[in-house]
Amino acid sequence: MRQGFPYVRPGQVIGLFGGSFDPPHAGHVHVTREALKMFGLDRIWWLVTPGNPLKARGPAPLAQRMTAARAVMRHPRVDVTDIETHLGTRATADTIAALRRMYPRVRFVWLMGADNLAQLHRWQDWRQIMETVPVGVLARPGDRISARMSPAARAYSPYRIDGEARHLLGRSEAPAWCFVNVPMVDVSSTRIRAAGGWSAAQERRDKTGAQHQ
Ligand SMILES: Nc1ncnc2c1ncn2[C@@H]1O[C@H](COP(=O)(O)OP(=O)(O)OP(=O)(O)O)[C@@H](O)[C@H]1O
Ligand SMILES: O=C(O)c1ccc[n+]([C@@H]2O[C@H](COP(=O)([O-])O)[C@@H](O)[C@H]2O)c1
Repeated sequence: MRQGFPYVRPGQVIGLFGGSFDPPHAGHVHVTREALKMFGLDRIWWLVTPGNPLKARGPAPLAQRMTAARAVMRHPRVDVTDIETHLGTRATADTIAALRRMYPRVRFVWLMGADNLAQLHRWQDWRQIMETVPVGVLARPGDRISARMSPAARAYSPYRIDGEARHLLGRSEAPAWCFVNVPMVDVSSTRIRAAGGWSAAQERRDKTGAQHQ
């Protein structure tokens, strides 16, 4: 396997959880654990992005975000990666296409919070994403209604999997998407940055480190 790419067995179902993680926080960890339980996934890869194509403000350096992400996300079935840097991709549609070429016998599922479903119609080739991989959406405070009413949700409403069948998502053929109302953790990177940013996040991790083990 190429350096920077996790080992994966043929037939496995991998959830892809892309993010800026600027900084990573308890909300990211929480939805990752919920997604592992809910969607019939074998593993989750965090994709720490070189930069969200829609965000004008550049994030903290990738190495800093990778180190912090590895510190908060400790789980035997989760890999924290900078795959997009190795692939040379930024747009999610390009990343997914490249991974499917690299791993033809692996199933990928795109994971995101409700705020990103609300914005999905602004992403490059967003319909291609919906047409190629199942998509798991996790509730986020304040974004449940806008996500459900969003252009992407409406366009793909016939392909929505009922919450009770969520464990089938990983083995479903696209288009297929599922919104799950997980218990919500009201944290965001924006708020952490506003409250002192990275040093404050590190301090909080030092204090609560035990709960993430
Ligand atoms: N508290 C949360 N609950 C559910 N999903 C979340 C939460 N925080 C982040 N996410 C999801 O995690 C992924 C990565 O998010 P990101 O790294 O942008 O964090 P963020 O807190 O949204 O950051 P920012 O405030 O800078 O936009 C996105 O799909 C986002 O929807
Ligand atoms: O492909 C796009 O056009 C696109 C637009 C906005 C966001 N994304 C991806 O969505 C993921 C979440 O981004 P963020 O900044 O909300 O953490 C991350 O993997 C981004 O690369 C992708």
